[in-house]
Amino acid sequence: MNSDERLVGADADTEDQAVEAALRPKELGEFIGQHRVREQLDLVLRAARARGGTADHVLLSGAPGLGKTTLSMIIAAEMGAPIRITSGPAIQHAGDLAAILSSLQEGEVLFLDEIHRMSRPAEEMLYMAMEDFRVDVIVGKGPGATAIPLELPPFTLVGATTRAGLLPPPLRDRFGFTGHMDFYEPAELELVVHRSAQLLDVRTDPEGAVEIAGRSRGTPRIANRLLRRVRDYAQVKADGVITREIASAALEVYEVDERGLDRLDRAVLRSLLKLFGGGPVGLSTLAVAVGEERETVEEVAEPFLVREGLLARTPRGRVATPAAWAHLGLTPPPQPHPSTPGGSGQPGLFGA
Ligand SMILES: Nc1ncnc2c1ncn2[C@@H]1O[C@H](COP(=O)(O)OP(=O)(O)OP(=O)(O)O)[C@@H](O)[C@H]1O
Repeated sequence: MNSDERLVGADADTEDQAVEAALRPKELGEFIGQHRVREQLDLVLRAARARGGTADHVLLSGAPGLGKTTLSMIIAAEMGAPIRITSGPAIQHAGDLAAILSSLQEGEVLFLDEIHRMSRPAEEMLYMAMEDFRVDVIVGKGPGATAIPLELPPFTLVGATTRAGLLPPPLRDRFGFTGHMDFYEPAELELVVHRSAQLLDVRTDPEGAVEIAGRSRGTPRIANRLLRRVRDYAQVKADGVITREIASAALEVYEVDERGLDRLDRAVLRSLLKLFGGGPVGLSTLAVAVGEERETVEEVAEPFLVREGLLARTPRGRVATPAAWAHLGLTPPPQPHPSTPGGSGQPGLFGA
């Protein structure tokens, strides 16, 4: 299973791609949450407009589905500029990048998603383009190769990455502004749900939005996806209005629980608790018990469980926290007393 197949996966699936354009906020004032980034970006853009120039290059970091693409489109809209969208994996050769850069118009926004996945030669070409608005196009090979300088019009690069730490410092330093996007608070996701419901022409009562927001794992993309599934349920099983009961019943059908865990997340936790007494247990053993690949458990299920404080990765293996026992309604085994054989004398995850 990969994260795209999950209702609570943060990457865009085909259906998301088809409907997201309609749900994207178009201006900064419409963008919900991320107050700090929004405020700072507002200043950057206003100043650039007042100077009549091009905005500084912007780096946006944060998990998938938090609104980096949306913000890049807003930057272009606020600057009255066109936008070109590409991604790191699509630029494997410096020539690919040269072709894009040389066709940019003055002031255009170039959105480079997954910028950390660009090839090294392309990255080096980007340094010069960002700093001097110039690239050297190499013609020919070997000793006869020559570099032909090519002037570029001023443009704004908006780079997006899920892993700002992976960017080489020379690249990071060339951005005039870096904004880190955090996961959204439930109250912010409620606003996302209400806004999207209005655009999709779905009636949602406040409690229905609370129910969807609480299961959306801090991510607007997931909130929008759950809203669409709940809408289907409301239309087929009720009068189309999303109430708390309808949202809760619909998400039960889709096996997304009240904290946003899905079947895989719960299978990992249940195995850890029921078969291994809460751990510690090695990742491979846990994966076999769940019947999934090691990578699936590690990359698909664990990050959210760790973020939610339900599971800890320790040098001795995976360990469930007290919150995990509580979430599945199970009772943890008694902790060995520090003075009994086998007791470590160290306070564990259950405290001293
Ligand atoms: N602040 C927000 N307010 C309202 N809707 C939002 C907000 N942020 C994101 N969304 C919605 O969430 C969806 C996903 O956003 P977006 O594509 O911008 O995320 P992303 O961070 O670029 O994801 P990826 O890293 O996968 O490309 C869009 O449909 C967008 O409308």
